[in-house]
Amino acid sequence: MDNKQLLELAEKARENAYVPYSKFHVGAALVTKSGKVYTGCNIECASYGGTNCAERTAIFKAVSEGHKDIEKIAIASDNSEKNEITAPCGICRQVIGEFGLDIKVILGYSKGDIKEFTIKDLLPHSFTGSDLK
Ligand SMILES: O=c1ccn([C@H]2C[C@H](O)[C@@H](CO)O2)c(=O)[nH]1
Ligand SMILES: [Zn+2]
Repeated sequence: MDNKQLLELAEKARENAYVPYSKFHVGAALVTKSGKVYTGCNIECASYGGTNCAERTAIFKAVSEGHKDIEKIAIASDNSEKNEITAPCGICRQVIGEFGLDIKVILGYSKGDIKEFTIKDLLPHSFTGSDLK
């Protein structure tokens, strides 16, 4: 699974976004080290704090099926067609980092520019489980 293919899956997942409040559609797609693919969209709630981002939807689907060996995650939004990146929010950065600081984060547009970061790049000096030991 290359970065362009993973972004295409994120762009497709975005179509399922449930966004009556923000109207901002986001999709995410991840692949595990063993090649399993999970997608997610953002799901909003009238009690706004109940909203779940696309990235966390995909991660929670993967982990809840026993696949936490995430290799990379791609993110697409309504801004993708404008060739603009949508970077994960702080909560999602922390959740991505929970499963490995070397996880790659793929941002951009499948028909445009594609950028690759590690979650360590996006969340430097992070608080981790080892701080609790
Ligand atoms: O990386 C992001 C940024 C925002 N959102 C969602 C949350 C909310 O539904 C909407 C506006 O913030 O976009 C995501 O899903 N992922
Ligand atoms: Zn988020």
